[in-house]
Amino acid sequence: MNASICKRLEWSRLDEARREAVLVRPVEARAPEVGEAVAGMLADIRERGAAALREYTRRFDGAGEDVLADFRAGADEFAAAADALSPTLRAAIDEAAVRIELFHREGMAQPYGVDTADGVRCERILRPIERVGLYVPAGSAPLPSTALMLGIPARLAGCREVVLCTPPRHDGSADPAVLYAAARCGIDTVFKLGGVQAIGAMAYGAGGVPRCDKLFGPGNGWVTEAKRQVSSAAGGVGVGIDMPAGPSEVLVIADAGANPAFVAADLLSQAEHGPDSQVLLLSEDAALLDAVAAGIETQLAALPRADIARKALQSSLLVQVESLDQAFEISNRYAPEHLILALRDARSQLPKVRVAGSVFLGDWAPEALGDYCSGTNHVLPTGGAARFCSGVSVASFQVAITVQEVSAAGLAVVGPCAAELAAAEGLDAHRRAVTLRLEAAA
Ligand SMILES: NC(=O)c1ccc[n+]([C@@H]2O[C@H](COP(=O)([O-])OP(=O)(O)OC[C@H]3O[C@@H](n4cnc5c(N)ncnc54)[C@H](O)[C@@H]3O)[C@@H](O)[C@H]2O)c1
Ligand SMILES: N[C@H](CO)Cc1c[nH]c[nH+]1
Ligand SMILES: [Zn+2]
Repeated sequence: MNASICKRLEWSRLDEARREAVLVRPVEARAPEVGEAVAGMLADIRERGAAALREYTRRFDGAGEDVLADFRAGADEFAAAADALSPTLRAAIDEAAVRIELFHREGMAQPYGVDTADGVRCERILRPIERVGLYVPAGSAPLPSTALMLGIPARLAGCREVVLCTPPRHDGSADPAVLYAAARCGIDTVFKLGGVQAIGAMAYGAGGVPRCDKLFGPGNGWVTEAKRQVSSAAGGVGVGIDMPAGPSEVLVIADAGANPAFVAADLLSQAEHGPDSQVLLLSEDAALLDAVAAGIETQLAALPRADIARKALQSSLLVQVESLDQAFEISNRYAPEHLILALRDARSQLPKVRVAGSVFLGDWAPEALGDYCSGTNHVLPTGGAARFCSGVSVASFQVAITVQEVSAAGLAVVGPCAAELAAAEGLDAHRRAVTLRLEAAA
């Protein structure tokens, strides 16, 4: 293969420091400079509101006030968007929506309750988050599928107000497929704002965008950093966020029987997202690694986004491992957003997966299916966040509230336990809140 594209490594030859270094995401390298720029922009949006949003929209999205008088997409723009799409694209969006809804509805959490003692009823009930803000990327490629991945669970959760932001095109319009997908989810509040502008507007309330309780959605390094910063506002709780869902990643574990063209296509499908994407292939089989490297070269030649993919491939890896167990060790350590098991009996290996955003079993489950229409959610943790975060689900749009109902008889059973613990903690008001009632009930 052309050595200038993916790096080729043998894991057993790397010392620990080198192993650590090769698994670093490309986006991490630029983190300090992006962090500083984002902080400045957010402060500016907070201070100057719509004027700052306008300035950044002109600078980063190329849409000035001459073409974007109002950030909000009007009813006429929604209507024109639906007309602008081919019937086959409308049908594909509708079809994907049905399967995404089916999967997400099936996984909805249920409220529950249990008597933890006679007369002590404990429950956990669910409520939708009131006002949620969805971000749908459109920097280099508008992603109507993301509108479905966020809009459908938001609607199933019953969120009262759903606001969606997406970058405008140069002519000041929103991507028609994004508008159609939003409308398909019952969303009519769409603002043509991208990047840090969108996140700042939804977090603080600016430019007519209402201040939201929780922000959702993927994006490039600027979007992800902006979400991180608004969620950790000094001196307050800031705004909630779903997770770090940054530049796309895929890790493939393939055996000698895997189809090299399929594997190359899967790696390229994530590399083409953006220059900060990262793709990894792990295999015991040197011949497979060679064949995939060659397949990448061949397929790249036919890709319209080859330049973007090439940049991502520069920080991507083809790794020869000593065993399948070693491949799973590396994968669990890397915590990939997507994990493809291109193995002969992939299902039997699933127990070895401890960490991943979404797993694709066998040769016939390309990652692109999860992106669009298998039914699972494509908004997934990146950058290793799969160690502690899950992809978007209906639960992401809900809060759980616990409830307890206690009778006098119930208090008599559990009250002495509370009084003892309160005394041990030296919190006498706590103890008395219990003992006063025990005495009154006696
Ligand atoms: N993890 C996931 O679940 C998931 C899902 C889908 C997409 N993605 C990722 O989303 C990303 C989409 O990226 P995109 O760029 O195409 O669209 P985007 O909408 O995320 O970003 C575009 C915005 O970036 C801002 N921007 C660009 N350059 C900037 C700069 N120098 N300074 C400040 N702001 C700047 C602009 O405001 C622009 O509107 C890709 O990285 C893709 O891999 C991730
Ligand atoms: N692969 C992306 C998540 O990392 C999602 C996506 C949307 N459209 C195409 N792909
Ligand atoms: Zn994708």
